[in-house]
Amino acid sequence: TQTTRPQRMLAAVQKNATRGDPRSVVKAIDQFCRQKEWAMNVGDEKGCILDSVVTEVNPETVLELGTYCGYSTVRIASLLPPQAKLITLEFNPGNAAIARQVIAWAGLEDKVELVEGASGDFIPKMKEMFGIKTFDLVFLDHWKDRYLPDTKLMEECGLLRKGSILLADNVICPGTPDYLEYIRNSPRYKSQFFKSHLEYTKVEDGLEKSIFLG
Ligand SMILES: O=C(NCCCCCn1ccc2cnccc21)c1cc(-c2ccc(F)cc2)cc(O)c1O
Ligand SMILES: [Mg+2]
Repeated sequence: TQTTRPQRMLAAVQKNATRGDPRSVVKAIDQFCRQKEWAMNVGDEKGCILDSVVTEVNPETVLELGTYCGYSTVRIASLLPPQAKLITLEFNPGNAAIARQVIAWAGLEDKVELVEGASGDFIPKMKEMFGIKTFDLVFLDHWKDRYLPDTKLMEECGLLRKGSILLADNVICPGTPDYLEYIRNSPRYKSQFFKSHLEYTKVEDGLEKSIFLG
């Protein structure tokens, strides 16, 4: 029976990457997506911007909305300090199953808590489920029409503190117009756009980095 693209991506990781070596996992996925099949990982160009933001913030607590196959999860987790925690949320059980194996291949399972479900349901439960007070960094990479409602939900649930950083993928392609409008005009955020390209293509895209001012 026919395999799925995430399954073929995992096979490429297990074939070409070294167990316990996150960089080789990232490289294997990027090679697969460039040479074999496009997939919606943040990719290497935007991934370098993601890496620089993670390194700059040096977060203790990270929330990733949209795990997919775990590519950005591995990039982020590989840069975290020892006791830091990354909680990543994935809606699609098939993708979550693949992501768990990609994260394990990279040897990062101790830093990552993968949760299956919808952001609207889980964001209000984060504190009680994981004993998280606030997130130092949130990477938004899930349904593009959920970026705005979920940002408002995180504000309401007190999950953001003065200085928390939101980093949003795909603000140009596929685009998140209502989120950009809100975050760029709100006095409670200071935003910066990082121009880039849609993963593995020449199509314009970018990341929006926003600091919550409290
Ligand atoms: O759709 C994208 N990502 C979201 C996938 C579904 C997320 C589901 N999900 C996960 C957690 C979660 C929690 N709560 C609710 C829902 C949740 C995406 C698409 C493109 C893209 C595609 C085609 C094209 F022609 C151009 C661009 C590129 C990207 O980089 C993307 O990220
Ligand atoms: Mg994306």
